[in-house]
Amino acid sequence: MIAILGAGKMGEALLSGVLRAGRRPAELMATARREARGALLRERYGIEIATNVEAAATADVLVLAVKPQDMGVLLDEIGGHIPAGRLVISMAAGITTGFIEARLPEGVPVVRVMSNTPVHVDEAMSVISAGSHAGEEHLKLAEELLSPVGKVLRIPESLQDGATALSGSGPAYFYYLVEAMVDAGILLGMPRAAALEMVIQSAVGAAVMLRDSGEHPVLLREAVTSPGGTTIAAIRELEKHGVRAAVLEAIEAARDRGRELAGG
Ligand SMILES: NC(=O)C1=CN([C@@H]2O[C@H](COP(=O)(O)OP(=O)(O)OC[C@H]3O[C@@H](n4cnc5c(N)ncnc54)[C@H](O)[C@@H]3O)[C@@H](O)[C@H]2O)C=CC1
Ligand SMILES: O=C(O)[C@@H]1CCC=N1
Repeated sequence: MIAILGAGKMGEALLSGVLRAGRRPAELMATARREARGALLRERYGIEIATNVEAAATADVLVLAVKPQDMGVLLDEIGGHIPAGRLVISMAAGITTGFIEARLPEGVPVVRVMSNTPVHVDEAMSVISAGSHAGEEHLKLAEELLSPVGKVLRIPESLQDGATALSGSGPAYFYYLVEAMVDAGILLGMPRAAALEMVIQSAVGAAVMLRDSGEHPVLLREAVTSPGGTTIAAIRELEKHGVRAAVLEAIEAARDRGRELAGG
């Protein structure tokens, strides 16, 4: 039995992905803070809705999907109710396995995951790290759970705040760039719908080439950048405005914010 504690946006996305991948509703349960939310999940997916304590006592795998600031309260609630041999998987940004282990009975294996919203379309990037009591079998269980909804990569926990900044928040940066490019289309007199279609298809095409060609991004960009042409005129402006440095600093700021969340 897999229980998703705090089935909000990410928890529900994982839940529906796992069901799409062929698990039966009887293998899943979820908890929700609001009764109406629980009722909706029960109706939508046919799964059992339980209290946090019931889920902790029953499930083999507990997926903690609450916001980082709600994690302490949740762990205090379930800490005394987790039988030996259960696996705890945390999806929360910034929360370390050490923070979780300190609030659970000695020896409970914990795996930390940073996923991202493309979990909705089975294209998530999930990055996992083992806590001090989690071994190969626990990482394998986490991979089994997450691989139906996208790629899974193992990294040392010291890089998790960086992964949160890079791939956890990553989709937001691409959406931001899409918004800006659509605005550019408007500036050039395009109808909004046409600009949106052009930018989205360019993004999809670029993403598929990046993923499937095996070519380095620099080579792919150079193939678009003709001598004396249009692309280099745009690149000069991006360089003039320090866009590369802005990206480096933005992602570093996200990493630092993740560290603050862990402390606060
Ligand atoms: N939204 C995103 O892009 C990403 C979010 N995350 C992480 O995933 C986690 C969940 O984020 P979202 O799904 O966006 O948040 P959310 O707010 O949609 O979901 C959290 C849910 O937990 C419920 N909850 C809070 N305390 C509870 C308790 N004690 N018992 C039962 N339910 C409780 C809330 O009512 C809410 O429905 C966060 O820790 C976040 O850091 C990770 C990667 C990406
Ligand atoms: O912004 C946040 O805190 C969450 C974590 C990763 C993506 N969104």
